[in-house]
Amino acid sequence: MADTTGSDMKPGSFMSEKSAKIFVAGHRGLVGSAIVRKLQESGFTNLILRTHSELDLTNQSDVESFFSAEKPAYVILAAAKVGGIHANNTYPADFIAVNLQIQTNVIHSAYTNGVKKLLFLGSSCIYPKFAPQPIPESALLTGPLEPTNEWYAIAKIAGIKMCQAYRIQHQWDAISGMPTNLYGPNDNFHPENSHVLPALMRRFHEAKANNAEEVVVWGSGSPLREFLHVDDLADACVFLMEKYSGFEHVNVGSGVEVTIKELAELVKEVVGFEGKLVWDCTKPDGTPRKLMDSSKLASLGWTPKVSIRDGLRQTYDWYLENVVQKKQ
Ligand SMILES: NC(=O)C1=CN([C@@H]2O[C@H](COP(=O)(O)OP(=O)(O)OC[C@H]3O[C@@H](n4cnc5c(N)ncnc54)[C@H](OP(=O)(O)O)[C@@H]3O)[C@@H](O)[C@H]2O)C=CC1
Ligand SMILES: C[C@H]1O[C@H](OP(=O)(O)OP(=O)(O)OC[C@H]2O[C@@H](n3cnc4c(=O)[nH]c(N)nc43)[C@H](O)[C@@H]2O)[C@@H](O)[C@@H](O)C1=O
Repeated sequence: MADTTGSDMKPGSFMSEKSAKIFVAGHRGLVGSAIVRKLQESGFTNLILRTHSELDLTNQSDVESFFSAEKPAYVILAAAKVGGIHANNTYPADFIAVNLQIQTNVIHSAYTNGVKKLLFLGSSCIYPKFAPQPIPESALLTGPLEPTNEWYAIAKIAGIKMCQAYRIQHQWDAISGMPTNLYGPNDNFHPENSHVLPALMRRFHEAKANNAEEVVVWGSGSPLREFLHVDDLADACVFLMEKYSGFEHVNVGSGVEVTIKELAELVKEVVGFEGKLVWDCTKPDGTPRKLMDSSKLASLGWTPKVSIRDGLRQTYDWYLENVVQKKQ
């Protein structure tokens, strides 16, 4: 009979299966590439990787054929339609439809093709706009969402619920991690569609290179955001694959929050821009604060390592080497 309690399972032995086939979906993105680095450093030798053009995860029959041919043992789902506040606000249909398609295809095909365990990644935007701070996992579905990203959030909430439903009905080990705002190598540095940290890094860099006097920053500067380096997130993902087989999603944060004004000052300092900041208050602030309560993950034994200052310096070095120098 189906387990209708959704109770926790015993974690398996992920770390001891170094030659198991692992499909990392979205392996060229910010998160997927960090997960690949972490798995390779940890000695995993059989990673299955497909670019978007090799396998479009929104195509149900292609995803089904891929899983039935490859039969991976584990799946980490880091492929999604992702963007900052402007992209989410401008392309709501893409954010809800593409994400629902990718996650539905991958989760269902993984289950039907005998995958042992799947990790789904959501985001801190799943929580209500005015959730208690720091936000515990139990705040899910307790209030209205932030309007600038509710379409993406609804897709991510559906992903969590799909993992839980397959766990209840099929006793299948699908777990969900909810990362806070991330940054690091292979981030998206698009001027409008990216997240705040890479957007500001690029804008300050270009302003410095062009001897500009000022840089425009969106909103009021007062919203608070919690940032986690993507190497810490990748470490947490591998940790969850090894140690966690619970029903509830797990928050993954750094516990450290800064205002957007403080972030802008920090990025300005790291980049070495000496002009002034101008605030464009016609742009949305989004949710006022979203600090996650990551005590559940801490109680399992995981803590982040990278400070925001070190992470920013490392990311700027990466940007100079991999984006700026490659353009020259
Ligand atoms: N970045 C952040 O701050 C946060 C991210 N997350 C979550 O982490 C996960 C990864 O995000 P992130 O790495 O930042 O995103 P990126 O945009 O950097 O990477 C997404 C990856 O998914 C791939 N992809 C997108 N659409 C398709 C498709 N139809 N078929 C196949 N591959 C596809 C992309 O390939 P291509 O580029 O070729 O299209 C890319 O490799 C997402 O689930 C996101 O919600 C959660 C919290 C914060
Ligand atoms: C990870 C998370 O990311 C998104 O939510 P967000 O945290 O609001 O994202 P953001 O990084 O784009 O903005 C953070 C703050 O920063 C301000 N801001 C200033 N200047 C720029 C700027 O130049 N670009 C951007 N993007 N923001 C700027 C901006 O106005 C806002 O107040 C969701 O899409 C959601 O889906 C999600 O999961």
